[in-house]
Amino acid sequence: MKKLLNDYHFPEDLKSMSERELELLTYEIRDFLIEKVSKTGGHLASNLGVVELSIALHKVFNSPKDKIIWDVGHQSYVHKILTGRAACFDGLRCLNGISGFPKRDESVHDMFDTGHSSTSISAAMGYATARDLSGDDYSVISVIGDGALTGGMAYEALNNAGASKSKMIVILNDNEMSISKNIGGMSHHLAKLRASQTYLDFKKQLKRALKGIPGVGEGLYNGFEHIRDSVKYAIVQGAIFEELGFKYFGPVDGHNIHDLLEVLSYTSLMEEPVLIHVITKKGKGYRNAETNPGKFHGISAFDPTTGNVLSSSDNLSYSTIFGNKMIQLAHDNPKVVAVSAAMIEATGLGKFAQKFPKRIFDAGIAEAHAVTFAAGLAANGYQPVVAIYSTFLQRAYDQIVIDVCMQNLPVVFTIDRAGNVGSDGETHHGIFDLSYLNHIPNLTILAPKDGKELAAMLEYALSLKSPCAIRYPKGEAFDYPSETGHPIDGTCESLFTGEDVEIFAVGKMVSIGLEASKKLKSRGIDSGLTNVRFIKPVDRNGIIASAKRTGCLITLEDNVLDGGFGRTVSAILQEEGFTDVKLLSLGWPDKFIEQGSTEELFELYGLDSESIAERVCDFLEGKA
Ligand SMILES: Cc1ncc(C[n+]2csc(CCOP(=O)(O)OP(=O)(O)O)c2C)c(N)n1
Ligand SMILES: CC(=O)[C@@H](O)[C@H](O)COP(=O)(O)O
Ligand SMILES: [Mg+2]
Repeated sequence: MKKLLNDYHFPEDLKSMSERELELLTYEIRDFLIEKVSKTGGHLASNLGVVELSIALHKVFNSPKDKIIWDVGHQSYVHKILTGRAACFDGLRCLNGISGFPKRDESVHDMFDTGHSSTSISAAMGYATARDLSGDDYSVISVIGDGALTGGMAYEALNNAGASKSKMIVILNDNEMSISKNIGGMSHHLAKLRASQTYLDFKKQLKRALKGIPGVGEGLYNGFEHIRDSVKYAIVQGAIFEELGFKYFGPVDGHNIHDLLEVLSYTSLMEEPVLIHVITKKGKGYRNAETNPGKFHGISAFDPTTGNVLSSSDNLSYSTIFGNKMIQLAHDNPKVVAVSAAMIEATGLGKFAQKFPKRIFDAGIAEAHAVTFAAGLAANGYQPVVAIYSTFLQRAYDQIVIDVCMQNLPVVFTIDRAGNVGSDGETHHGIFDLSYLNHIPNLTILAPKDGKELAAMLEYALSLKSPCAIRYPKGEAFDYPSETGHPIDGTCESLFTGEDVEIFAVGKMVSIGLEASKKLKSRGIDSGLTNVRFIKPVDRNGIIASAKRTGCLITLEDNVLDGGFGRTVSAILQEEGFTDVKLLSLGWPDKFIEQGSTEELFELYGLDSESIAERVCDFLEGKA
């Protein structure tokens, strides 16, 4: 590590550092970020963009007394470096290492756990209200990106906080980017604000002009803040934030430490809601990231010189297979359209967007709206496919229930990143979807064992006249070693039978179950393997037949056990009076699962093939 990062104690020592030293620090921090993230992977571009802003925040405010709340939190690395965690960066996003997101358990400087977008203004308002109720006095600051500002919660909070008149600062970090280019009416509004004369330039000009008037200039300048209100519309042309009750300051150059310090120092004294519009460049200071901020938004380990990702594979991911199949289906059926919530590329719809620009709809970071928007499309004759990560679809539970399923509309949900996602950790694991969908009437829920089956299931889902969800995991698609040729017809798929036990595996767990079955064989246990396929409606007859044949069922799912497939099987056995059939259900326990590589986590929780084989043996021996 270099000098400033080594020799200073942050955040305390920032207070005595000169602006020149702070500027030198920005270079060290950028080098540090590139070096560390190139090894562990992580959210690089967003962090490179907030180096000056994070330094200025910690220089002006006194964390943890003053509360800084990061929206999404993927841009909190610099904050972590400046709050005593630089030495922990080798373990960033690793098992037992520091998180890539703010964690209250990790540091007193992390005020609110995040990972899901658009919550920071609500949380900040809660902090500010609690402060006021307790009669305390400190600042509460929310830092929210222009992408996160496309999320509905942010508007609900602005509406509420602006009217509350409570002292708080919202910093809008506008880099014109979500993961991809930002979209929507608000982003157009921000573009207009960006094009307006900057607040600080304006202030400097005003100062110069007024001081030039002999005798009255100084006094007039001192009264500047009083006239700010009367001239603000000339500067910002009706910034929507002012209408909602926030004092708007901006646009401010987010890479100019001097300007940032000035605007933060001034607004820290204000006793009302303030919004500071800061302009930054995503990827700032690292050419590879500046020119391709989407790639460096969230990247795995890479070569810092070339920017090339270190481990790449020729095998297709589930997302790519989904995107390719969508292109084929859209060619054949003009009613097929795609809906995304700010994740077109990541969900595999990039090529589809190029081929069918009029049939792809990016709702912004607005999962609830995306789902009801799709319901409207379906009610009016279209066949929308809504591609959203499992964890983010949690945002749209009520919309799935009332707007889609209650009306029995043919919306297809393609649920990417279902199950264990690895290093993004507890906010991002998609381990709840089977539980939050299983009980919804009219909904069909499918999980493919491999990439080919995902494509076939998508075709099947679009042939239905009712809602359907297909869940599949992050990463490279599995390819089942033999052709099974079993049609997708509402039944589960027996892959091979065994005398002693029958393993019912959901989705990704088929590949792990296959390995476990081989390991069981070497321990003298003959197991069959069934690909569940239909989680709902479940193939009751298939389960009963296996129960009768073997008298022992094992269920495997990459979902929490509560409300999952294993519980469905348990209910069926009970309802059918199979009290002597043995059932072992394996899945995630009733807790939030930490970060780590996907393999490490499967192993840690006994869900890798070796552990499964061992647990089945113990179960058969009556040990578990
Ligand atoms: C509810 C939810 N949906 C989607 C995401 C995925 N996501 C993470 S960061 C991001 C873009 C955020 O853009 P912005 O707030 O402008 O931050 P920037 O990366 O530009 O600094 C998205 C879509 C998320 N974290 N939460
Ligand atoms: C911060 C965030 O929510 C996303 O950037 C997420 O980390 C993306 O995950 P994938 O890498 O699985 O697309
Ligand atoms: Mg942005």
